[in-house]
Amino acid sequence: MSVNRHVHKFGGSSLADAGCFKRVAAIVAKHTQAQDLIVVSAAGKTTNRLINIIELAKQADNAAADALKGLIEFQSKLVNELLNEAAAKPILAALDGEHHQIASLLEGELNAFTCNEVLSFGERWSARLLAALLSALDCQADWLDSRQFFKAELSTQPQVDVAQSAPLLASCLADKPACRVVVTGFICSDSEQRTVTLGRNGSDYSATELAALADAVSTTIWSDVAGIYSADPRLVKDAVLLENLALAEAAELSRIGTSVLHARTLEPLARSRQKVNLRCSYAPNDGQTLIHRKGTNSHSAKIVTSVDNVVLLELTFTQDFTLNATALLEALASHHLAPATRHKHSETGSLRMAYTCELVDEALAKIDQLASQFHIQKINRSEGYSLVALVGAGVCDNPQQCYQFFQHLAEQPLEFIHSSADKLSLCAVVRKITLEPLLKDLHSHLFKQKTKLGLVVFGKGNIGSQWLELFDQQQTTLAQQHELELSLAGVFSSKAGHLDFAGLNLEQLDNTEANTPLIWPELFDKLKRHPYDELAILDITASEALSAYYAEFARHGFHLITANKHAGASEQANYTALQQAFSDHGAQWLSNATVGAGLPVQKSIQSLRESGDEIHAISGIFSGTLSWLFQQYDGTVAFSDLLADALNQGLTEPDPREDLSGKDVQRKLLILAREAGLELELADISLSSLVPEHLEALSVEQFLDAMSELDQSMLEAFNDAKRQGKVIRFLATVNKKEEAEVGLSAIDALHPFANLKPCDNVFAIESLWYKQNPLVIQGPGAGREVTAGAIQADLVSLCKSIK
Ligand SMILES: NC(=O)C1=CN([C@@H]2O[C@H](COP(=O)(O)OP(=O)(O)OC[C@H]3O[C@@H](n4cnc5c(N)ncnc54)[C@H](OP(=O)(O)O)[C@@H]3O)[C@@H](O)[C@H]2O)C=CC1
Ligand SMILES: N[C@@H](CC=O)C(=O)O
Repeated sequence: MSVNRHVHKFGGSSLADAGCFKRVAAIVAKHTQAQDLIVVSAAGKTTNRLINIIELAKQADNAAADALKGLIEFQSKLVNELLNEAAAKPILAALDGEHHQIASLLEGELNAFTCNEVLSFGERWSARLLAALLSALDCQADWLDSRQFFKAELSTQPQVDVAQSAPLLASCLADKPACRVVVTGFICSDSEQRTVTLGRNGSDYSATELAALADAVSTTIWSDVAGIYSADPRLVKDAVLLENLALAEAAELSRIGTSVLHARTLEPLARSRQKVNLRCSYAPNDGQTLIHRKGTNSHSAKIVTSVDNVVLLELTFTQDFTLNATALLEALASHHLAPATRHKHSETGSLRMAYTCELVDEALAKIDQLASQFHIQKINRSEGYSLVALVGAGVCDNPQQCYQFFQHLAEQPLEFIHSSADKLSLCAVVRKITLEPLLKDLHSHLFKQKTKLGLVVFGKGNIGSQWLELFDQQQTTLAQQHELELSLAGVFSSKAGHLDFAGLNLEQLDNTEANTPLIWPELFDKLKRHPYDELAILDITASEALSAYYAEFARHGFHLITANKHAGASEQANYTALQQAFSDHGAQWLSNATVGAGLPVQKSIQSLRESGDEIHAISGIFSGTLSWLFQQYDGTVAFSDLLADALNQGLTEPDPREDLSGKDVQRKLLILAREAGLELELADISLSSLVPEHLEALSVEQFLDAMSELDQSMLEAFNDAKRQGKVIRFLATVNKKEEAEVGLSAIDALHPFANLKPCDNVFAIESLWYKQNPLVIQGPGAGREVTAGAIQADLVSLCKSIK
């Protein structure tokens, strides 16, 4: 029966000290199961220390013994820090024996095999110690010396012999059926059982090779970074972790010489079923990059990258330039020595090839060998170049990205640009420069991240539900127009609501139970953990209690869009402090819907004042409800019947006495007066209410039952005015002397305020510039559609300003 094994690999930096070993053991315990294979490198700098010891021994330097003693002490300390006395004892005894063993190896002939044998202790110590630590933590583990099954012959880049190694591995694993197996990375043996190392980046390669041999489902390479980013995050702070990368793209990154993954590591993927995950052992929850073997439909770069210290080899040929240059490139590729990028210049008959400094000597040696076969006349080597590349399937077919790349590179000391044959990369070679600004600039032009804006709505009544529908229709267009990611994150009524940072839609709101109680200040703890770049609160309630939290919204940097008039009409000191708080925290407070619904009243006053005008007076009819009532009331239909109509149309406040009492108009007048630069309090605006005192004390429901009690007084007021050839209208007025009043007036039947459409508001603005003939703004001043539209207009203006 086939086993769904996984391979996990931990590099030396993940095992640098006892704390790191414990972290790795915790990861293994959490992320692996019995029969999984754990590949380890030598702890911390152990391999470098062993190399140093070998060098000292080669020079017969006595310091070799001390260096070895120091290394054994480091390993013993790890054992003592990680294991209890009983578990440590056999390992310390073995270390003691190995100390002598290495010393005698160093005293003997130091050839490639004995040196490799000395080096192999690094991985063996790590594997043995991690297995013991895991077992001590009740996570049964054994360890395995990979020289028992990995077979490879000594060469510059030894390759594992799959045919020989596979059966050997199978029999090794058959001995360890029920535990995790910690396997040494980097080392293998030849046909004579001598130690061979797998060379540069050999541990990652041994992990993917082991996964291929064991038919594992995945290999996870744990290191000190979470995976592959859209750019080097040390240079480009906006770089983002890529969750997925196609194998071809990862291989291209390796091929051009970036240090992310070595090309050899990826080779076994092509002949096995495994996927490769890259994760960070220091922060396992910080995400990962999955390298998969599926093709990709992308037509754009995913990564902007660079390689420093590039060497250029320039070759000229004695004959058949095109033919020989092409054949040479093919020959180099077959020896894994293809250049990172190259440029064929037919006119001069020269081939320029860019190599990383790690590969150039090997490549040069091979070119020397092939020189006569391909009629190479001259090889010129020059140093001091860098390579800048865009990598991603289809990048070469993306005209915008290609254009951006060429534009940016044109300003640099450019040698050449080449697009890879498989369209996976666009590479430029430049004379050595400080790459950071170029990379940042390229990254921000190519991968500008969309700003994420989350919205949390309070109030889904009459206006709120209308706005939710409007938002539902316009969300996609709005996000596209402003290049934003726009999410509806929360919708609350007075007691509870839905909160989901993954985003909500109307269907969820209608068909699922509220998941979050509305309890302040606890809700702040949730809201302040939002994942967006910006969060906007939409207050579509009439709640004074909610408006008391505006300062906190500002303090958290939340933007505010409000239809609620309470804060705008609160005490001057509070109003000023709020404005200051929003401005101090870079947040916006938008309240277009509070006066005149969608009419651009506040905006016009702001614009006049910003342009240098001075507001002298504002007057008019500011209540849609009262406009609706008095434009139509002629004494034939009861006043209370018309009021019921206004209520049904969503014109009135939740409590219609707010309209009838003039309080709602009083608030609007105060909001406008402040917009005009006046400092007033509500109490400074004289008010004559239409609601008799005895009806004020009732609940909303009781008032609705009793509202016919208004009919008689309204009829009298209407008839009184009629007798004088006048009509009754509910007016508001304020002037720069800060005289302000709202109330019912009898005005001439021909007065412009007397002849509006029912529900229309009218605002007459007198100013320095509009002295004799006021600026008049007129139109529907209440109602679901226009008010939802006013809120949406504020949202659009917010989107414009933050994108
Ligand atoms: N009607 C119009 O034409 C205009 C209205 N406006 C303003 O729009 C606002 C909303 O009016 P409207 O939709 O008619 O009112 P509704 O009474 O129809 O809806 C109010 C909503 O707010 C919720 N709510 C009440 N208190 C709180 C609270 N403390 N926290 C969270 N949610 C709360 C209510 O929840 P629950 O159902 O649980 O009570 C309800 O969902 C008002 O401020 C009004 O002045 C502005 C311009 C024009
Ligand atoms: N009830 C208000 C609604 C708008 O603010 C009105 O009638 O004007």
